Amino acid sequence: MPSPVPPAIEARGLTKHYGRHTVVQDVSFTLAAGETLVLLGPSGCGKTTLLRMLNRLVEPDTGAVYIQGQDVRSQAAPALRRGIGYVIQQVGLLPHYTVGDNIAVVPRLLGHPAAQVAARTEALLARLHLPPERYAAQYPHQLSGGQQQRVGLARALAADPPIILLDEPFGALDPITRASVRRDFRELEELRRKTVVLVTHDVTEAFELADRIMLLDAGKVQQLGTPRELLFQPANDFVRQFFEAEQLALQLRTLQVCDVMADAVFNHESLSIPNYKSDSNTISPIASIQDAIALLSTADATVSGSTAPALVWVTPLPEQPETGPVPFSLPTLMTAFGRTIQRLRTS
Ligand SMILES: Nc1ncnc2c1ncn2[C@@H]1O[C@H](COP(=O)(O)OP(=O)(O)OP(=O)(O)O)[C@@H](O)[C@H]1O
Repeated sequence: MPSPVPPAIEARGLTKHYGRHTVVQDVSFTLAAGETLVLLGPSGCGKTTLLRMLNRLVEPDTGAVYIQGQDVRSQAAPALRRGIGYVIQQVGLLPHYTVGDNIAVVPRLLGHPAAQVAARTEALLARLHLPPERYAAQYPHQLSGGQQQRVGLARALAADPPIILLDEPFGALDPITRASVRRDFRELEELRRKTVVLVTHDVTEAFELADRIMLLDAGKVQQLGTPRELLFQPANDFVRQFFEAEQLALQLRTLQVCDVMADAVFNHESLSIPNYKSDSNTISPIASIQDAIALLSTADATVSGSTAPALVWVTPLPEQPETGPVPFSLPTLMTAFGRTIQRLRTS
């Protein structure tokens, strides 16, 4: 029998004290290859300390970390770190190196061929919207904060490590730049294949990027689960209260149209439903409720002379092609959403 694939990262009983303070307390988790885990929690709860234990920038007092099944203490810390991408809020680019040289540092240390390093550097800059012919020869101080953060990301990806650790990578940016760097980050195809651990205290960011979220308070795990589990099955009052202020926005972003279909009552549309046409507004069943509302708010009631409300047509799930597109108006969608929330809260 083939031996089972070890997890990309496994933390067992990690504990760290500073003086009399226990800043990380008995934290364990297992991450499969390709998963994104977000460490979330209030300032000082131990997120950065926990992240830095994964690449041995901090040594735990007790507990152990295994990367691809291997105890991290069995490798020299510098060699371990060269194999794990690391991005921090302060970026930490080398000021006297050009952008291109900053990105090439780790692959050169690892002895990658020069031509390969140059091609990789150019490709990463282009993918992160920094045309290499303009930016590769510039120095970090000539770039904006958002551009520097993109270079930091390119540097972490340069040697194509299977694991990337990110500590508040968008934290120093203004809200607009932050949203745009985050979008580039989300759309980077190669990140989807990587195992990512990301620290943030921004709830929206956590929900946007995480496969699973670990919510910490005072060094202890309050809940580890999918965004949906934390939102609809909070483990305790801390978890419930942590998301309370942004609850509606998170629900609109987390629930998909297919989640509310079963709770829909179609009497609003029954007044007069036009036939589905190829140029009708359509939306995927896995789109978020937020995206469906955005589309409905711009959709016209195009049926002249009728009392029909504006509609979007939800395309069928691949496993149910026979159902055909289903029309949704805003009132129907919102009523279904409300019912679904009630159902999930009581289930
Ligand atoms: N080297 C250190 N020496 C002493 N105390 C430390 C050290 N590093 C961190 N701490 C303390 O450990 C606690 C956790 O710090 P940590 O930076 O891990 O929290 P965090 O959740 O990342 O916070 P933030 O979101 O504000 O960055 C804090 O109380 C901090 O003061």
